[in-house]
Amino acid sequence: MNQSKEERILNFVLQNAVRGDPCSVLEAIDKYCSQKEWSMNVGSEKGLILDKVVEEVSPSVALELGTYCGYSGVRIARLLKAGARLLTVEFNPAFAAVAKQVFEFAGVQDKVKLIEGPSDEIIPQLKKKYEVDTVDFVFLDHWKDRYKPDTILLQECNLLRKGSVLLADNVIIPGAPEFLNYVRNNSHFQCTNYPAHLEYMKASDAMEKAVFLG
Ligand SMILES: O=C(NC/C=C/[C@H]1OC[C@H](O)[C@@H]1O)c1cc([N+](=O)[O-])cc(O)c1O
Ligand SMILES: [Mg+2]
Repeated sequence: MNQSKEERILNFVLQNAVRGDPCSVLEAIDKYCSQKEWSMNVGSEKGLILDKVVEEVSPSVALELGTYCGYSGVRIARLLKAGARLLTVEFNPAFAAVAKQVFEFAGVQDKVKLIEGPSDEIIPQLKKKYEVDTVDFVFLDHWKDRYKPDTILLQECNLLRKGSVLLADNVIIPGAPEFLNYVRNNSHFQCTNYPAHLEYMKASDAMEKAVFLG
């Protein structure tokens, strides 16, 4: 049975990156996806924006919606302080299987809890099943039409605290208009837009930061 693109990405990492070196894993994925096969990793340009926000927030508990191959999960986990953790949610079992191996190869598996399932099922379980009080940082990179409902669900589940930071990928391409409308016209959020480009392409994209004001 021939390999999936995600398995080809994983194999390129295993053969070209250095075990235990998260930066080499990111470089290998970016090299493969810019030279061989495009894929929906956040990439290095938007990745630098992600890095800056994660460093600014210095989260104890970070949540990622949409793990895919684990590229942004490695990006986030490599910056976490001792004892901090990343919970990352992936609906597609095949993607989750690749991401698990990417996390292990990068050496960040002890900081990362990969949870398989739909975000609308997992979010209500975070407090009781995953021992979360509130989340300090959320990276939204899953189905774009889930950004708004999941932002509402996070509030309904009392998972946001004053100062919790949401960062959303792809608010131009593929776009998340309902989400942008919701957070930008909501007095409980303070929004900032970060223009960039679609990963590995020249097309314009952007990230949106939305700080929950409580
Ligand atoms: O659909 C995108 N992301 C949605 C991902 C969905 C993931 O979460 C659920 C599904 O199992 C998948 O793993 C996407 C699409 C493009 N794109 O250019 O088409 C660019 C991006 O950065 C993206 O995050
Ligand atoms: Mg994305």
